[in-house]
Amino acid sequence: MIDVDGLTVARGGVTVFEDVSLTVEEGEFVALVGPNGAGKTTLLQAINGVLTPGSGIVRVDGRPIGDCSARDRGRLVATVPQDTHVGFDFSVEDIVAMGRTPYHTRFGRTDREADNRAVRRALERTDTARFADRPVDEVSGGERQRVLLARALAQDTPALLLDEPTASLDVNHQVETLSLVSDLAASGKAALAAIHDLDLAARFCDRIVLLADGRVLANGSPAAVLDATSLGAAFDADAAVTTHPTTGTPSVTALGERRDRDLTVHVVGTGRTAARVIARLHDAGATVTAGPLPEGDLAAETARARGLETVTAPAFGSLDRGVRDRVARLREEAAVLVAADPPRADGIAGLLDAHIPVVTVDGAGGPDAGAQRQTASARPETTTRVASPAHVLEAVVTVAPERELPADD
Ligand SMILES: Nc1ncnc2c1ncn2[C@@H]1O[C@H](COP(=O)(O)OP(=O)(O)OP(=O)(O)O)[C@@H](O)[C@H]1O
Repeated sequence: MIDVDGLTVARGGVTVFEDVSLTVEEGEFVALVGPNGAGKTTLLQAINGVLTPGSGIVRVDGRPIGDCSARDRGRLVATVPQDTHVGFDFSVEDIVAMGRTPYHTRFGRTDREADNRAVRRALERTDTARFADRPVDEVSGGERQRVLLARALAQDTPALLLDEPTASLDVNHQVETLSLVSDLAASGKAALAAIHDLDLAARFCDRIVLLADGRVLANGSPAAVLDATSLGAAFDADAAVTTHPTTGTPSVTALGERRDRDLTVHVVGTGRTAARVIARLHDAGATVTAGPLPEGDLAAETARARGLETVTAPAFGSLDRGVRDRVARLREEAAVLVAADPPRADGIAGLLDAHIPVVTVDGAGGPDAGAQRQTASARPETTTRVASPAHVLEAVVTVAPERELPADD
């Protein structure tokens, strides 16, 4: 078990993080995520004893790392470093065999057979046995990364630290490597990996620790940590979190830095057109509210993933009073109403009867004649029609009341 308690580390006279505490239990695979420079590598180096903390303590299997000899540390913690450059001309097998060094005495190897077994097994599990005889500086960056994982496995430690273990791997080996680490954890190791790919972290790790602004910002299950608000705070950028259709785990799409506009838009509609309208306006910095959207609809999922205020209602059936009141309130707070591919039979005319400009957006199948008619008859003098979500921002900015800021695209 890895136990980090109240750790503060400074580098070059600058505090990288302060009072960081976390644990990784035996059998757990935990991801350490956070923006560049948050201190993930620094934390891993403080755990394996390469860096001495200003204050706080790290224990592995109950033993304070700071008090251990280099040999004892090597029997407790194995590290796969971020920099895979190996400065000497050894074979792959020689490098992996170096993982056995903590078990050797001054007088040489004590159990040659155990060493050979550990090295062979590590080569096989990492799919590196095929090129075990090749010089390590003649294998690819991704292959070298797996060689260093093999070296860490040969070390046979209760704790395994990995710094960006998938950075140079192709998609297949990314999945293979993280599955292997997950299996190693399941067999009793405590594994902690700095990972930039949040989708992979969510898919393979039991828990995620989010490090940002010099502290642990969140620590919990992938679903609990990867929410739009925490990610926005940590990475200074908007992110949308959805459920990945194949893995069923959280999936994060970074949306970049948003520049807020003084513009509130309410969107009503369904499907892909409404989803694209919501995304386009939100990306452009508008405050977007939406509804009524059919529950489970793509537009509802897009709005939810972005943390937007949204009213949903069953796909079939009339809108109840509560829904209508909430929609009316959102519509009143908006400067512009956008009707994107609105359903014909849903009686949206009442919703469109707003005392604000209306923009209608045609769906993928072209103009929806019924909806166009309803919209036009609701507020003919203030309705603008656009043929695609790509043009919605332009239209909204053009019809928005005077406090609108100028459009930039
Ligand atoms: N050798 C060093 N000397 C002084 N400062 C350093 C050193 N290495 C890193 N730092 C600083 O410590 C801070 C944390 O760096 P660290 O590499 O731990 O972050 P990280 O979260 O691993 O970043 P990345 O995601 O880019 O790998 C940064 O501000 C960095 O500039």
